Amino acid sequence: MTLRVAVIGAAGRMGQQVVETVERADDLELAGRFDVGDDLGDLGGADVAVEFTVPGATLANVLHCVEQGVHAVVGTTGWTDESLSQVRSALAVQPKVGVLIAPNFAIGAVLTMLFAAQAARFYESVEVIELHHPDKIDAPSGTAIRTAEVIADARRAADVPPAPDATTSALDGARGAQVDGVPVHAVRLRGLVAHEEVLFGSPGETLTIRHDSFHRASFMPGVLAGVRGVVDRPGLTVGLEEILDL
Ligand SMILES: NC(=O)C1=CN([C@@H]2O[C@H](COP(=O)(O)OP(=O)(O)OC[C@H]3O[C@@H](n4cnc5c(N)ncnc54)[C@H](OP(=O)(O)O)[C@@H]3O)[C@@H](O)[C@H]2O)C=CC1
Ligand SMILES: O=C(O)C1=N[C@H](C(=O)O)C[C@H](O)C1
Repeated sequence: MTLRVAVIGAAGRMGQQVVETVERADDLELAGRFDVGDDLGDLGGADVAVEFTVPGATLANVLHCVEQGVHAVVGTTGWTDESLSQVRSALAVQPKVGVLIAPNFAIGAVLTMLFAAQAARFYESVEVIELHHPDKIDAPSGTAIRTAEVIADARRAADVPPAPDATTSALDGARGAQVDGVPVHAVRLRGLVAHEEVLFGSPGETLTIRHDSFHRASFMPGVLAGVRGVVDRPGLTVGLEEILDL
């Protein structure tokens, strides 16, 4: 069966890559391209909409998809417990519709989060560094926030005490942002795409887990898995790991 796919944010860096990917896939057909200012309407009769826009627009776009009975695969950052619960409420009246929201569609980034969660209980210290292209409008990245959260959950579950840190005086920002007690540092550098390092330390050893997306092609296998998987997953799914059975 051919799935009809609409792309919201189609003129953006990710949107353009998704349009090309959909056009190349034998089992998918491009139903429409939508960007800022366009009326989403019935999304060109799409079965699935792929949404990569901006944090301030994504909730309204996803709610529109759900109201139209169109499944959604969403990569935009900025989701909160409150906005996720608005999606759940909308889905309650459209029980056949699926929405997948994933902070990162690159397989290696998903694995980095899982590996970091596994490692978290064994180390005293942990810090996250994310490194991105300088046109990114949010910091820290959605992936780094999620990574810090899963690490913090694992440390709490294992009763790991707060990481040691003797700092008593620091310039603003020198120790990064605290995300659930984990310091997260954001680098913006021309030449980069999307990168993350998770650093763990204990007496006499460190463990560094690093993932690099050198090209936006890295996100496409995950987006395709999401598009093909979401049609059989009614309700809200958060994280590509659920679709990949990881
Ligand atoms: N989950 C993942 O794997 C990944 C997630 N991302 C996230 O995806 C998002 C997009 O990233 P990227 O493509 O680099 O960003 P871009 O700024 O390149 O693209 C966003 C596009 O959405 C458009 N847009 C803005 N508002 C709306 C709206 N209301 N309706 C439709 N389109 C709109 C923008 O138009 P205009 O420029 O005119 O405002 C732009 O064309 C970010 O949140 C980023 O963090 C990125 C990469 C991977
Ligand atoms: O803006 C980007 O580029 C990316 N955004 C996502 C994030 O904030 O985690 C995913 C990836 O890091 C690329």
